[in-house]
Amino acid sequence: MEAERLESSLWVGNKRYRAVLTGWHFNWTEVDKKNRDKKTISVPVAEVVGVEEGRVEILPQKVVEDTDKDFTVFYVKRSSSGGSSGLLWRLGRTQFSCPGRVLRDQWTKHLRAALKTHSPLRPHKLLVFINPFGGKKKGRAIYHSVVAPLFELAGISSHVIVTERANQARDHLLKKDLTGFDGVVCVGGDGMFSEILHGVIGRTQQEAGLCENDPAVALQPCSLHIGIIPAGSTDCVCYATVGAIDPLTSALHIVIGDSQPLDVCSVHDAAALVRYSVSMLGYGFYGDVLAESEKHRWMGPLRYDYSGTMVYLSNRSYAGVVQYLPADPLLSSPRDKTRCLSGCSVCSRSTERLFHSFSDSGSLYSSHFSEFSSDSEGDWVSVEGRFRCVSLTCMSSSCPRSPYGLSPSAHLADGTGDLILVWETNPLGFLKFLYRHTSTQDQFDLPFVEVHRVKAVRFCLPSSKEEESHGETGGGADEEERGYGAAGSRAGSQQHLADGAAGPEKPGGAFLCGLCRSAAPAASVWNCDGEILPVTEILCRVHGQLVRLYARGIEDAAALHGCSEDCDECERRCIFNK
Ligand SMILES: Nc1ncnc2c1ncn2[C@@H]1O[C@H](COP(=O)(O)OP(=O)(O)OP(=O)(O)O)[C@@H](O)[C@H]1O
Ligand SMILES: CCCCCCCCCCCCC/C=C/[C@@H](O)[C@H](CO)NC(=O)CCCCC
Ligand SMILES: [Ca+2]
Repeated sequence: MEAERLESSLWVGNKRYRAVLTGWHFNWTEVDKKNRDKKTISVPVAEVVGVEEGRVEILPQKVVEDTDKDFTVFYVKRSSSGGSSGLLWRLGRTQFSCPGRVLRDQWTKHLRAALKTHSPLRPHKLLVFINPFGGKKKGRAIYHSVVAPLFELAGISSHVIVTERANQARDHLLKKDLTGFDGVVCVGGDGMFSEILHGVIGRTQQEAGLCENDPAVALQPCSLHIGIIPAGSTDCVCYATVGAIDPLTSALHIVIGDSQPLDVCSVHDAAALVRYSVSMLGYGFYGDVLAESEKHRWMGPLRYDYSGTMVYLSNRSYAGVVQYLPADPLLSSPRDKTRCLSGCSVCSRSTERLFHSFSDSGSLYSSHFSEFSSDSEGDWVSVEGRFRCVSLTCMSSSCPRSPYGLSPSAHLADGTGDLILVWETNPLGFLKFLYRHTSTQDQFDLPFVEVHRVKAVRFCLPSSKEEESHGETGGGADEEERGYGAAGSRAGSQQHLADGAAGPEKPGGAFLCGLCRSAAPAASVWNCDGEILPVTEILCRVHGQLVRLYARGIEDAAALHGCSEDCDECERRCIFNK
């Protein structure tokens, strides 16, 4: 490491600086009597994007002035995005001048060597999939104007495929030769990410000879990293893992080889794997919103607002039996008011726990999930009743619409998910629940809401006999507490907001809605990361840290500074380059 140390005078413009490369950091301090408190700009070597000979600019266009004495350093520079989200990353650039070519070459050589040593996960070769139709259809333009120049600067070679059909990226990952690729980048939204997720997990299990259909099998963690360049109409996974929806920020995380493990939930029916989910698995309200929104795709992203309103007004609740396997309550809780931020200690401790059997048995995970054996049946908790929604999320699922997300204290990589049960309640109560997602108010602090940190969940419909009796008495929590009067104003699966009365019952347990004149079904559908599942009765298991993203979780601006933003002491040492 000492071999990388280099120290000399350098000029930036007409000012002289003392520059030091220590291995981990590259610092430069102005040599000037006026700079009494020795303000230093310090860039971690891991955040240096590239080093070029001459005076170079790459964004918005590449401009090179080839000189003998100059070199240009590109690095990550942070700027606040405000609010609860993380920091935006920008491309910092400083042009240094040396007295001669020998020193200039020494600096470029040392900096490049330091980069190799201190950023072992930087990608060299990437497979890029662009969905040209995602979001505002700007995927191609975003890639070529923002991402490709950065990849070139960082010496990354990329193989770019602009997709021509849905599932092309997934099929490519499942079948084609992937030799030499360090990671896969998707340019698109959550749907495109889900394709890549399925391709990468499926390919890894194929190569490991593991059966994805068996929920008890410990899946092989994936070595290919996934990068997300947000270019969709919903970019929830990007927002929740980076803290911003910003192509440049995401591209910089990819280039410097950041690595964020992510929990993945496998969803099975009685026979096989149905899908994987990282964000939201939602039955009832969220399932209905998605199903309704599919009919209004032409509205674009606005279709969720429209469908959300329609589904809210239809005021439906659904009968179900939910069983869950609680996670260890001593490790963390969905109500502990913490947030999973970059360098999260709960996730770090989970890494040791999840991979502990490595040293004992030589395999990464224990080969079987013992909790699915009949001996562990007693560990499962079972609840039954009518729900406005049942949701399972492996992470916070924060997004611009809900900056703290479905479960603000959920963790990206702790091997658990949060199960949110919203019991049937009055319309105002449910509105309060929804509204709290948009602010810092606790959406779980309501009598008709429960949240549990879990390792696995099962959902089934009640047998028709059970449903009949529960239709009259309700299950789970106390009726009055949850917002319905003891007199039983609740009436079946759908009650119209305007008149408070259910429509005439239809055969098969459905009701006719007075407002929209459509039949409300007895069962809802599952929304799995924005896709409707073809089955209702499911078993879900959380696989801790199954994939890795080129991300680092949400950075906490306050923690980076170590104190308030105007603090001089902090500014001197800080890695927050203004
Ligand atoms: N060339 C293509 N033609 C049609 N569909 C595609 C193509 N490439 C990818 N897809 C599919 O388009 C879906 C939506 O893409 P994506 O998530 O990128 O955009 P989005 O605008 O956020 O999506 P959504 O419409 O779900 O909000 C994905 O499920 C993906 O499988
Ligand atoms: C009165 C104010 C009401 C405001 C209500 C706000 C509630 C928002 C909660 C945020 C939930 C985000 C969950 C993430 C879901 C994604 O995996 C998925 C794929 O992109 N998106 C949808 O299913 C799209 C459908 C999302 C349905 C909301
Ligand atoms: Ca988790």
